[in-house]
Amino acid sequence: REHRLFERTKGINGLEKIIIRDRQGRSFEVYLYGGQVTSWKNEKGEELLFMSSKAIFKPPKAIRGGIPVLFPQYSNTGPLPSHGFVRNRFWKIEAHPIPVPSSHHSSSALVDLIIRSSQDDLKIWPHKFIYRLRVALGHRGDLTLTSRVTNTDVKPFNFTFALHPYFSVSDISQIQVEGLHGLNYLDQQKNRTRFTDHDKAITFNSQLDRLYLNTPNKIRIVDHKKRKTIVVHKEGQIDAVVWNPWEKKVSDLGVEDYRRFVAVESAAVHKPIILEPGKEWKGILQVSVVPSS
Ligand SMILES: O=P(O)(O)OC[C@H]1O[C@H](O)[C@H](O)[C@@H](O)[C@@H]1O
Repeated sequence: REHRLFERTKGINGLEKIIIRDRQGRSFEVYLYGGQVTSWKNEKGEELLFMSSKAIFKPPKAIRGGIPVLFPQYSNTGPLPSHGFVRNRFWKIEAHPIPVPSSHHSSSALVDLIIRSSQDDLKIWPHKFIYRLRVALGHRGDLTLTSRVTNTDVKPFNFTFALHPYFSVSDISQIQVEGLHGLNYLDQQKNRTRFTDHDKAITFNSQLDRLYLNTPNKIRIVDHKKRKTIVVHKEGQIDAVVWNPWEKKVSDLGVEDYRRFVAVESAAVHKPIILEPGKEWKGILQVSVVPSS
């Protein structure tokens, strides 16, 4: 049976999605709604991202799972709706993208998406922009999201940003997040009060919602039960968010769903990005899964 490497098809509720496969049987899916990756599978067909059992695939609701794009505002840090608005917009496929400069990923299993500020967007955020998102499957099955934002306006603008992957884990109480030891973070459950993390690794036994500042490029999620480590590599985004809601009520999340995911986000929040007219900002998130003991 022939496996199409690029497929554009209808997903849940008729929303359009793109499926990209490679010859090793790995794949990912992206919905044009939100420009949102909703699935990423390894060569064994195992799903590496989490999708809520109660996810609502109905605009204007955001899809609870996969990798939402949060732009031009992270969370409630400004006047816009929480997490900005591109996760609630329809993106397009960019047929002939301008080449990604100095791209070190010579992958062909990829898709280029694009969104431009609409007239309605300009009413709530008066800055013309183009956001280009390339999603690519690498030779070792890693997934890379390259974001490029261009200021197409005549004046500078500021934005905050995050990519919000919901990583699938065996059991939230069996994992730890490494790489943030000794760093300062803003506790988002305590009005963004600043603390220093003195723990060697983050473990989870209640709700946790932290914005880590000045973080290294690599963060690891060690899943002891699965004997796998998810490696989160980021460029151009100095902050990182770690979130799990635990038993806090989230309407589009199943009761036990919190046990099966952790969100580790690449973010640019504490110091907003300033973009001059005609200039482009670029950020990369690369995720991979490696064996661990
Ligand atoms: O419910 P949402 O708007 O999708 O936000 C979901 C979560 O996103 C981030 O991880 C924030 O740190 C959390 O404070 C927030 O609850």
